[in-house]
Amino acid sequence: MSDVSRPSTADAVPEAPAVTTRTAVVIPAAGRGVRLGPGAPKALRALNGTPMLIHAARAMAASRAVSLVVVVAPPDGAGEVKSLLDAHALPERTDFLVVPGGETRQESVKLGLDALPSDCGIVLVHDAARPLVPVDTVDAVIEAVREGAAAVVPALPLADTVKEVEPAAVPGEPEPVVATPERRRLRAVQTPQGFDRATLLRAHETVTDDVTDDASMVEQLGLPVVVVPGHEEAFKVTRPLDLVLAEAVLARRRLNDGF
Ligand SMILES: Nc1ccn([C@@H]2O[C@H](COP(=O)(O)OP(=O)(O)OP(=O)(O)O)[C@@H](O)[C@H]2O)c(=O)n1
Ligand SMILES: C[C@](O)(CO)[C@H](O)COP(=O)(O)O
Repeated sequence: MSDVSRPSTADAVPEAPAVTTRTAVVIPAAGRGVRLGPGAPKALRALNGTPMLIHAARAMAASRAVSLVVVVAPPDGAGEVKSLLDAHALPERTDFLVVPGGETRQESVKLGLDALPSDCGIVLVHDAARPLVPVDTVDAVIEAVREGAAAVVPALPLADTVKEVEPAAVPGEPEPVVATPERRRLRAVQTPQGFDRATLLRAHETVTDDVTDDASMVEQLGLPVVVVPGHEEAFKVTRPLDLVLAEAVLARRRLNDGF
């Protein structure tokens, strides 16, 4: 007897077109965390009992669009990072790789990019030091790249007035102010930063200056970079007070989630 509820070949629902471009995230996690003070490498330090880089990897894997996470581990810590990721499961849809990092953030990101399979057409770069970025921010960055932007950064307006100074030759000496940029035109930039893969690879192959983020390398190629709204909870854990804030955010989330 035939199963009448099964659609015939003629009226079968067409399959969704095969997705040929996967989205991968490179998580540079190889820094020491000097500004955080003595202790383990920053990405391995715990926030409410869970290593920071696990929070960051979960934040990326929370996006259904992300199918691969490449963690760039402290140079001598790749084995430990792999064990941590094995022990703290990511969703089944998300693969992960671990590679050892380099001397600078830029080198670490490049080592992560070198490990990407060729079918990843969209690449995000996300600091392990920004463990609490909400999934809506991750999705907004991916969406903007899918819609055609070559480089996308999440960012927030500034609360402080910013001065450009002539840096003191001797630390602690008063520094002359050179200029006060118009604050309403300034943004504090976060991660994940999202890229069309070919653009990001070209930037990393071409730009040799020291830079503090990946988007500025794309700017140096003369290509446009666009901003989408960032989020207060995507702050970077840099100094000891940031650990207190991060644990407070996690405590608030637990309360809101009702456990
Ligand atoms: N050689 C490096 C240096 C930094 N990072 C990563 O880049 C991100 C942003 O860097 P930052 O917050 O400055 O981390 P650290 O370099 O560890 O901090 P510090 O400058 O205080 O030592 C972090 O996730 C960090 O692990 C990296 O992968 N490889
Ligand atoms: C990439 C970044 O998080 C954007 O704000 C930031 O520039 C990293 O700076 P760091 O000094 O390497 O933490």
